[in-house]
Amino acid sequence: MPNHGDFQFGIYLDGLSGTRPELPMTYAELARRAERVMSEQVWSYVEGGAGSEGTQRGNVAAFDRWGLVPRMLAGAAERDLSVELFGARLPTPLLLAPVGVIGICAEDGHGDLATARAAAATGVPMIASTLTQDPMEDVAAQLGATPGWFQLYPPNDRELTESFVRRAEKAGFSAIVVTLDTLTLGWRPRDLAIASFPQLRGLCLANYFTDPVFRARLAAPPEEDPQAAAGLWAMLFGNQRLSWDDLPWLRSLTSLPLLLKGVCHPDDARRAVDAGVDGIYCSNHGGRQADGGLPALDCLPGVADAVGAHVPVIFDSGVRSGVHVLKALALGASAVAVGRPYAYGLAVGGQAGIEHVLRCLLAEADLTMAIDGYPRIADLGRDALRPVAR
Ligand SMILES: Cc1cc2nc3c(=O)[nH]c(=O)nc-3n(C[C@H](O)[C@H](O)[C@H](O)COP(=O)(O)O)c2cc1C
Ligand SMILES: O=C(O)C(=O)c1ccccc1
Repeated sequence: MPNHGDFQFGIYLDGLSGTRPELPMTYAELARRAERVMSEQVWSYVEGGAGSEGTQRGNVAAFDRWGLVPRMLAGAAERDLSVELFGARLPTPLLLAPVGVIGICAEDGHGDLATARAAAATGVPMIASTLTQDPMEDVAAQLGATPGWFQLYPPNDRELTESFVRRAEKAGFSAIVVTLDTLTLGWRPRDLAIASFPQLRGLCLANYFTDPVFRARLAAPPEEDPQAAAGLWAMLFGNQRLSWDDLPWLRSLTSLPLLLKGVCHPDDARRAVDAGVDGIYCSNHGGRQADGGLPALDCLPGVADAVGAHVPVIFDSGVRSGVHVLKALALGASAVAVGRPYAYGLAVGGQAGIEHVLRCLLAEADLTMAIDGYPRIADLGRDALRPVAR
């Protein structure tokens, strides 16, 4: 099997005949190109964060405070980037984070399907958002042999929540991720300045509009009165009263692995595991929800230590490179999810753009493992990192 890093040699060889890669090779260039092709509203929504966007910048900057320690002659000629999660061996430690507007990041409005196809092509699992342009059943149908997880925003309506979980199970998703950091929408000055919130225009609400429980709550079907349907969505979305007391009920809804997303405090992680949750997803939502927060990376070691090695910890927020992936793994993540990078890959190059972003992340991670002498993910422990002196 070729190593992921071998991808670079093809690019250099093409260069001998004057061909350069069409797709960007850096995150900065990817974002620049995405801004050019996306509408003002979608760009603002995807790129923007909460408040001053300090948490968002801090998420990325936090990675630079750690340095990998290279080891020589460590037998890293072949690297194994696979990880095991909930009994399944995954080819890489990457996941596609749930991105609620991924559908409209694609030119044709079917970005959820393109993402699922990229997952099918790469073996990188997709975590499908509750907020998709195409219903979850259609998304799942594109995943091929690659696992898909369903991300649940539990509406403040138990019957509807139950219907979503039932549908996700039936569609073939193999885990449920309940997001807890977005029980109400954060303060997002960019979107406020242009008075734009895509879901209120009826976008990305396919799971609601196709749901029998949701439809039963409407006087007219969404096809006839989309405004009223979007209004009902807004009424049902916020769920600030959700509490630890609801966790046994959430747990009872499925026998699939259940993960809680947005957990950053060790006590919350422990409490979740004590309540029967199978995995913790450490994230601050890419800095989109609360400004003034700790970088998510700084929360990761505490969360990982609190739950122990037998409970998978997924990490996201600020991952922009293959090296970032390795640092998160070394700080205790079992697997690492990417958000904005693949949304921009999709905007710039469709399904192939997502695959390109994943290929670049994996190539850099793989080559760094080769050069620094860490042949397997399991070799990347805390002692692979040192704090950078300031
Ligand atoms: C445009 C956008 C939409 C998102 N929608 C969801 C969502 O529907 N559900 C969810 O749990 N997280 C959502 N997230 C958060 C991501 O899952 C992830 O936590 C975040 O993007 C990680 O930060 P990063 O983009 O800086 O890598 C969204 C993120 C973005 C950028
Ligand atoms: O924008 C988001 O990050 C997100 O996940 C979301 C989805 C619906 C309502 C509010 C926020």
